[in-house]
Amino acid sequence: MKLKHVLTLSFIFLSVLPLFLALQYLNEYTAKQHRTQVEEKLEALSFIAEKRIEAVIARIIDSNALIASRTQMRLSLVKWLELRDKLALQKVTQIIKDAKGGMTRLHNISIYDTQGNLVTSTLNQSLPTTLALPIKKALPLVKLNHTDEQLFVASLNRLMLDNHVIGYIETQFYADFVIELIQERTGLGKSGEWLFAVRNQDGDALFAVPLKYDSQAAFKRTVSKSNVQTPITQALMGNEVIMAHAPDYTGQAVLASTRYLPSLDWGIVVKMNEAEISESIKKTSIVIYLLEGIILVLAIAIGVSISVYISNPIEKLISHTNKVAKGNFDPYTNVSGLQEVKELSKHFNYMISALKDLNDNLNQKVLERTQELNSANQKLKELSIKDPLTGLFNRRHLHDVLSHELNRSTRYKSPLTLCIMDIDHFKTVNDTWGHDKGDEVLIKMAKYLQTTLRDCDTVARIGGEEFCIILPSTRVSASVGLLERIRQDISDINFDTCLEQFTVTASFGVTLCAGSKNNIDNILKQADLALYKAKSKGRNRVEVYSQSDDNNSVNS
Ligand SMILES: Nc1nc2c(ncn2[C@@H]2O[C@H](COP(=O)(O)OP(=O)(O)OP(=O)(O)O)[C@@H](O)[C@H]2O)c(=O)[nH]1
Repeated sequence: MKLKHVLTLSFIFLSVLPLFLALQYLNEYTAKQHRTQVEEKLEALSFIAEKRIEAVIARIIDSNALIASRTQMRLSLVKWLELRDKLALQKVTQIIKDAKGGMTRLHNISIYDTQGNLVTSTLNQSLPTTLALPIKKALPLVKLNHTDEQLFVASLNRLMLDNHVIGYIETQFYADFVIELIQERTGLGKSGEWLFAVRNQDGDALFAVPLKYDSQAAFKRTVSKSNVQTPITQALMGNEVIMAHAPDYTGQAVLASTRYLPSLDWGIVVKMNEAEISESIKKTSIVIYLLEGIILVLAIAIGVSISVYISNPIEKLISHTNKVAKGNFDPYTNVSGLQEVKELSKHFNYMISALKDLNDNLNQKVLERTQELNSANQKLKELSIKDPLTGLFNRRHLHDVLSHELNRSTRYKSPLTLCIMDIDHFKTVNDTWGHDKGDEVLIKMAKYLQTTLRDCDTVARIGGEEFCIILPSTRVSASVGLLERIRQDISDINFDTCLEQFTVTASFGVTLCAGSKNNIDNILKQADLALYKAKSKGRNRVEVYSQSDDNNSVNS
């Protein structure tokens, strides 16, 4: 596995994976938080609403009590009830009208006698009107009243004089605060709604305000008390709770906060549709998923970049190492990346330079050794084929050359002659002028033969003072002519000594290398016989081999 792949995978496992899991957790946590926030908001709103209603009701009760406390009114009422004094009745009416004028949002004040018959009111109602006196319920009593257009809060209380009940007083205030409350839907989204219910004669929840999904619901629409799953029923049961996925009056699943006002026996619910909350959570989730995706892509991109940043210079170094291994000692110039890689590159270049020097030295030494070896081989070869004194070919090499020339002569059917030349009385030269002078004669003779013969001719020293000459493409007659000239030239060469000059002569035995017997030994033997003939005939002559020489040799 490559370094960059290891680094990328490590980065993903150590960084991207935990990041991914953290973001997943964040997503779940955010969804939970969002839901908790909605729950807390609903709870807070319902709590505030409860407190506001309680405060307003307390004010209404106080106002009622304030009017009821008017002594003149109570005395005039007694006077009217006992004496039917019309002036007293007018006085009562005037007092409550004055009281109404001094209070805002007050709709009507009604005074009843102890049997519940209407005595007077601030409105011009047709008399008599009776009041269903609350027998079981404690006073003061607060309840919701309504007309087709208006909603009122009515507060009923006793009128007391000298510890005796002399009648009842009922004040009716406009219930605007309730309407304002249900219309205030800030923070409740599109589906958010307030529910406000009282209990009807059967104990069922009777909605007292128009509903969002039913504008005609006020004092008409009910929810059965047996339907305990619905938030409004729970509210009237006195349970102040948060209900999740509860069915509302339309059957939709809602998140609701319930409140109960025990003094009034009212239920309040503030709710939002679960579908809207889920939608909102989903939107947040999409944003987080999007963010998650961007972060992951960025993290992977950064991981890959870092991996490449670290591994690339190392891969380039490896590639350069391969070049060095193949003998390219160029310095590594692509120095980039981390400080460590730069350091490595620097030392790598030192190493290349050292290797190059080492390699150069080695090559130089190999070259020198090869040259020495070649030169030694050349010398060996020359030693193996040449005569060390004269530099001419030796007898062994003569055999090779003669074999080659014989083949060529046979193939091309060209004449080939061979001659053995022997210096006459050479022993005398040695004896007279010394061995060194003898050597000098041999060397000079060799040089002469080399220069006078053709390049295609071969001359070899085959014995002490004996030379062999191979003359390719040369007939015997032409050879004899040539050898006569050589014989003459040799006899003309002067050799100097400290005392005098001397000359030498040579005898030549010639033979044609042809016929069925033309193997090397025979040819040499024939030339030898011819030479012998020349020596026998007085030396300093050229003699050609003839078959009769064989007989002479046998006889001698
Ligand atoms: N200086 C010198 N003398 C050599 C060398 N090789 C052989 N000789 C001598 O050559 C002489 C040959 O003598 P012989 O074989 O008697 O022949 P020759 O004296 O030339 O007499 P013929 O050949 O009959 O004319 C000997 O004295 C050898 O010692 C050599 O390399 N250097």
